[in-house]
Amino acid sequence: MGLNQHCDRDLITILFQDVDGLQVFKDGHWISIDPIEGAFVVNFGYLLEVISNGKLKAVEHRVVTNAKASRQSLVYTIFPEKEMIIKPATCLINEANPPHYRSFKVEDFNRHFFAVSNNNDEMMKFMLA
Ligand SMILES: O=C(O)CCC(=O)C(=O)O
Ligand SMILES: [Fe+2]
Repeated sequence: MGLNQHCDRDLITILFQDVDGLQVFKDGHWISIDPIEGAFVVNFGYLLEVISNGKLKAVEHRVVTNAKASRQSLVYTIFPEKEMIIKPATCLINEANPPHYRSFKVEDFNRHFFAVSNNNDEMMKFMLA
């Protein structure tokens, strides 16, 4: 099964794949992330991008189908509670490093994510200060 390009809605995604298909978008190109035996792929989601004030970026990724072999992936996602407030970590903010992202409640972020069907430009507009 394929998956359209998106960034994850969470803090961190840990995934295991048995067959290639996962691709990330970097510098204008799709790059294949081939499975490595015994290894997990760790993806940063939008919420970690905000907390790290942009030091960690949510990467756009997709899954392309493969006509030769069936593929299975196991995805573990780390989400904060919906009542939590997400904002750039205070320890990362000072005069030289102003906040690039605003503060918001997880449930409002989730509502927006589904309202815009996870459109990356719309999500950035929602999160940026
Ligand atoms: O199956 C995969 O490798 C990726 C799945 C994924 O991107 C997701 O669940 O958000
Ligand atoms: Fe994903």
